[in-house]
Amino acid sequence: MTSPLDDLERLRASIDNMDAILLHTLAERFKLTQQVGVLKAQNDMPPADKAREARQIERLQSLAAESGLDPAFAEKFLNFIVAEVIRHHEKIRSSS
Ligand SMILES: O=C(O)C(=O)C[C@]1(C(=O)O)C=C[C@@H](O)C=C1
Repeated sequence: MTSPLDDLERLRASIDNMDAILLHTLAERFKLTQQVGVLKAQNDMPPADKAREARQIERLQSLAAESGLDPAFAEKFLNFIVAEVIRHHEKIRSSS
């Protein structure tokens, strides 16, 4: 029989793996948005696109509901990431 501490360790090891997946996935997403930032700066396009964000939020909220996640969390999560992306876009724009 495993002890509660063994169970905790096993669960934490899996959580650490998931955190690594999330971080690597985010790093790949930022590589793509970096390219979008360059494209936007080169073509004098605004860093933010609120219409695109609204479509993304709607899509993620529906995916969240299907997956048993809180749609409000999905919206907060996307807004958090997009805010960082827009910061990157603005930095690229001001340095080019
Ligand atoms: O799709 C774009 O236009 C982007 O700049 C990427 C992105 C995103 O991170 O998904 C970021 C900022 C925009 O407001 C919308 C979406």
